[in-house]
Amino acid sequence: MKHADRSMGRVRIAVLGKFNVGKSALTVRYLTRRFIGEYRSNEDLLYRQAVVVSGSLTDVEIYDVSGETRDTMTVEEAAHLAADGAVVVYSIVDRSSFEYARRLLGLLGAAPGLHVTLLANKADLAHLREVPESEGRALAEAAGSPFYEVSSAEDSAGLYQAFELLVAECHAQLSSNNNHNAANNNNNAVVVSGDRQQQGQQQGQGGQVPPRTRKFSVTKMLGTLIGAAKSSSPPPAGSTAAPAASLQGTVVVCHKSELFRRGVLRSRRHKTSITASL
Ligand SMILES: Nc1nc2c(ncn2[C@@H]2O[C@H](COP(=O)(O)OP(=O)(O)OP(=O)(O)O)[C@@H](O)[C@H]2O)c(=O)[nH]1
Repeated sequence: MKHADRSMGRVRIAVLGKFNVGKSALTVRYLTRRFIGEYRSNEDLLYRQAVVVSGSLTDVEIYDVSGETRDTMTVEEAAHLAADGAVVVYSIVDRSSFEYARRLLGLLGAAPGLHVTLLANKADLAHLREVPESEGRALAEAAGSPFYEVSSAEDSAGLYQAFELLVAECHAQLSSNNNHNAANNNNNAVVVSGDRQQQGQQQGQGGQVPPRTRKFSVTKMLGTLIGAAKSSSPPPAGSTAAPAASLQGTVVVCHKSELFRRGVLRSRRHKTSITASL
């Protein structure tokens, strides 16, 4: 397996949507191939893990935005995410979450270079459905985004495909930006690579901002699961998914002030400065 692409930087994905739609469950399912239905977390979580993209190990950060904390980002702030990609989630049994997703897609559409995927979750609850699949598909088409109806409670191949396609697209974009910057050798490119190199060194020394892990429950449990995923079973039949993780992952609790400090939240006015923050 190639490791070269890991020097390129992290792919950053934000998972957004109304509360209770299953953002955490989806993220955990993708990273661990497991469904954890019984925990409640009202904090924003940042998952860091190496995943396989096109045969190469790539560092991925998935920012799981809690819909319940008073401290959480607003829908407007989501449009200012310095992420490479966003997964917008709604629940097929909650019409209001679909409207929330519509609003999010509208805002994210204004963010240049952001890859966005629309996920309709809780497909296993079809008997309680409030949003027809055709409506979700039409919304995604209008936004120019891929669309998948999935269930994080079940082993949906579409869920893995959705994340993998998004990560692969973001990865390709980062590679292309890096090549472009290297070719032009302009001042911004120097700043970008300098920032990245510095970031890498700081992370190698334990990180500029030490991860704040929770003393109990979700973070510790997920950290254990993500770590355990490297030895977990292969993806389910029908999934094109590679094994969830090849290296140990971490989970970090985030608060808004920390997000600004980390550069997860910032203006997207200049594409090069966004890239520099990753
Ligand atoms: N039946 C079913 N339940 C699900 C599915 N995904 C999540 N849930 C349940 O929905 C509830 C909310 O899931 P979470 O993953 O906490 O949702 P969230 O969007 O992260 O919620 P907030 O942190 O409040 O924003 C939990 O009780 C999950 O067990 C699914 O695909 N099917």
